[in-house]
Amino acid sequence: MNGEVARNDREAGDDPSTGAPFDDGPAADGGPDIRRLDDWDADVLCDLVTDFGGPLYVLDLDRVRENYRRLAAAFPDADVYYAAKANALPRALAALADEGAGVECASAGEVLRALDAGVPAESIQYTAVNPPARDLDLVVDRWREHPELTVTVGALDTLDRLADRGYDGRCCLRVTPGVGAGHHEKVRTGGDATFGVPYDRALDALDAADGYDFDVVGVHAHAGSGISDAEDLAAHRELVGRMGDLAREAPFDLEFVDVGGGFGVPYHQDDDPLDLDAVAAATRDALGDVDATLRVEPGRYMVADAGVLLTTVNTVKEAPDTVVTGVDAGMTTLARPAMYGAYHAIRNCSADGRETVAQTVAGPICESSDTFCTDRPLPAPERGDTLAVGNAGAYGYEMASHYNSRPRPATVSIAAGRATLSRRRETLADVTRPEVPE
Ligand SMILES: Cc1ncc(COP(=O)(O)O)c(C=O)c1O
Ligand SMILES: N[C@@H](CCCC[NH3+])C(=O)O
Repeated sequence: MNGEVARNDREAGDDPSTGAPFDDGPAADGGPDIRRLDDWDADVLCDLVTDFGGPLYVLDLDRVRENYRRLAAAFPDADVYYAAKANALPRALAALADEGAGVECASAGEVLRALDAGVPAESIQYTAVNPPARDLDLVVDRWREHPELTVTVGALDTLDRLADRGYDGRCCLRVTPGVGAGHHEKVRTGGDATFGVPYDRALDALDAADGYDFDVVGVHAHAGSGISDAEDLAAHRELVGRMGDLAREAPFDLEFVDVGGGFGVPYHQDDDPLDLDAVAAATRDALGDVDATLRVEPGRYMVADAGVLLTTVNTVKEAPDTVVTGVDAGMTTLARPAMYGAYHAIRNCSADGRETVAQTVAGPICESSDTFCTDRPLPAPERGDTLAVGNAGAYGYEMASHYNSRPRPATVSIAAGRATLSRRRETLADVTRPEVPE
């Protein structure tokens, strides 16, 4: 069960024959507010699939840098921590660290990856949500080497479990702010008791943390992911206001007040980008006069529009009310449409001037939710066409799975006009490797 390597796959280190869709390097001022799917060079995207095989994730590291620069300029006195869960590709973590970002990690695995990518320990914050024992063991182990690490704790149990392991390092308290925001109910964490200590018990929890001899350095809350409309922004403001109040009432000085991430990006081609300056001004205003550094931890904003997913049409089928366009990527490659009904722009990079037909783009997974769109007008498909799926840089590869015994795709990263294989395509041997033979 091994050796299933796509015909054109290259090995790490091979030089691609194609150039990159963008080759100017990152704009010093952060460049345009949004990169749309139409801005990518269709011919180069087709060439990338020819060179590296498909499905293929492409991540433009120069654009990641631009997104950081724009965001950091909007929040000049804040610390910006990148939420690695959006895309933990080592080259992305290294590029962001090089720009000056810290990294917010959701697991011990992400902490290790951040350290391996050269992120300084003092710029790493581990947010422990019901942390498995193995995670705490690993993080405490690394903390002994790197005492500058910070652990964010969302339950008194976690304090206890850290203390049991001899941890007395930097600690931040996660609070459930009681307000949620985001693009889907499944990603609105702020109102959900799972993710922190209830707001009205936060002062007691700060005392408790202090009693353990931890170095309590901050408070943290996160409303949810995909803040984009007025309602979300109102929730964000409310959260920030509550966190400001908490910091002012805290029984001791805090180094920082972390108000989470969640800044949205437009997924529809004609949606407006977030007015980052307005969000930053509202954040400052709601926080008020607090003698602690503001911290934000965006994931999606940094990487979403820096990435596309490329997939190849393998089946074109006339159905009674639609055309089914079968492709080689599916919900195991990009889960967001199946999981949240999320909209992603799709472009046929091979079709020049073809008529438009309503079509359902569907993957190879045996689930009726395995569609990227339904009845969407797109150029008439032909077998072998390359389709690009936009905004795939955030929560794309990270949420990919092996369901239906599907190996995960390769990732090509782009920097300064050069496309490089950053993660090889998995083979079936990678899928079956952990299995124990009879
Ligand atoms: C604690 C925490 N911080 C940061 C983020 C990043 O969110 P986003 O990628 O929407 O900016 C998340 C995800 O929702 C999160 O749970
Ligand atoms: N996975 C979600 C974002 C959730 C972030 C984690 N709290 C998405 O794709 O939109």
